This record gives sequence, structure tokens and C-alpha cells, in this order.
Amino acid sequence: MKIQIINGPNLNLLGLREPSIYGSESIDSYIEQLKTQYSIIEIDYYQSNVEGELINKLHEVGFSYDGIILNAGGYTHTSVAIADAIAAIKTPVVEVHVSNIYAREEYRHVSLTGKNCKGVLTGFGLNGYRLALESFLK
Ligand SMILES: O=C1C[C@@](O)(C(=O)O)C[C@@H](O)[C@@H]1O
Repeated sequence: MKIQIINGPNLNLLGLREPSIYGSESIDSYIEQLKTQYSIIEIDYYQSNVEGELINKLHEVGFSYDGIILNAGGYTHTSVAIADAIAAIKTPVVEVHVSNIYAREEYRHVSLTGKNCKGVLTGFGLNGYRLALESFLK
């Protein structure tokens, strides 16, 4: 089984960025733990701060991988183009947010991308990535 994790803008700074909201664990060490814990799954990790690069990655893996876990960061609330890319590909996408977007500013309550996803996990911290991974095993 091949799973692609895609993180969008500012998520390279997880661990450093607003730790009261996003926690203090770095994403790189978290991904390493996931790879160790789920060694039977091929887990690839990609991060970009650039909208078009996220779309290119969705196209690249979206016809061959078994699942995509996407945290599009702030683009979640603004990007028609990423929502269209999710609709265009074959691989199911699970959307993840580290924070609970519904408990935050009103402009974060709308996810343009979530509608085209298999499901959305929000507010479980970094554990959301593991829960999303588990959802592909069932
Ligand atoms: O960059 C992010 C991170 C986020 O996607 C999350 O993981 O909680 C929530 C978004 O509103 C925000 O812009």
C-alpha cells in the first residue's frame, strides 16, 4: 500500500509555529515515527508552500497511490484550484487539520477542499495524520 502525505503552506514550521495551537513536535520527527510504526505501508511525505506545487503533487500521485492525506493549510479556505485537483484525481483524499478549524476564526470554518475528500479530521493534533492513515487500512 502506498500513501502520500501532502502538507501545504507553513506546515514545515510545525513544532516552531504557534505551539499553543499546533503543538511543539516537529513534523519531520512525527513522520519518521509513522514510517517506523507502519513499516508495511510505503509512506511518502511532501510539503510545499506553493499552491501550484501542491496541485502538481496531487496529479503526480493521484492515479497510482492508494490514499492521500492532505493538509492544505490556509489554502483549505481559499483554493478552488486545489479543490478541483482533488475532484480530478482517482486516489481518495483524507483532509487533516492539526487544530480544530471550527473552534477558530470564522474564515477557517469553511473548507473548500473538504467537500471533495473522503473525510475530514480536524483538531486531533498531529495524531490526525495517524488516524487518517488508519482510515485507509480499514
Ligand atoms: O495553516 C493552517 C493549519 C491548519 O490546516 C491546521 O492544520 O490546523 C488550519 C488552517 O486554518 C491554517 O491556515
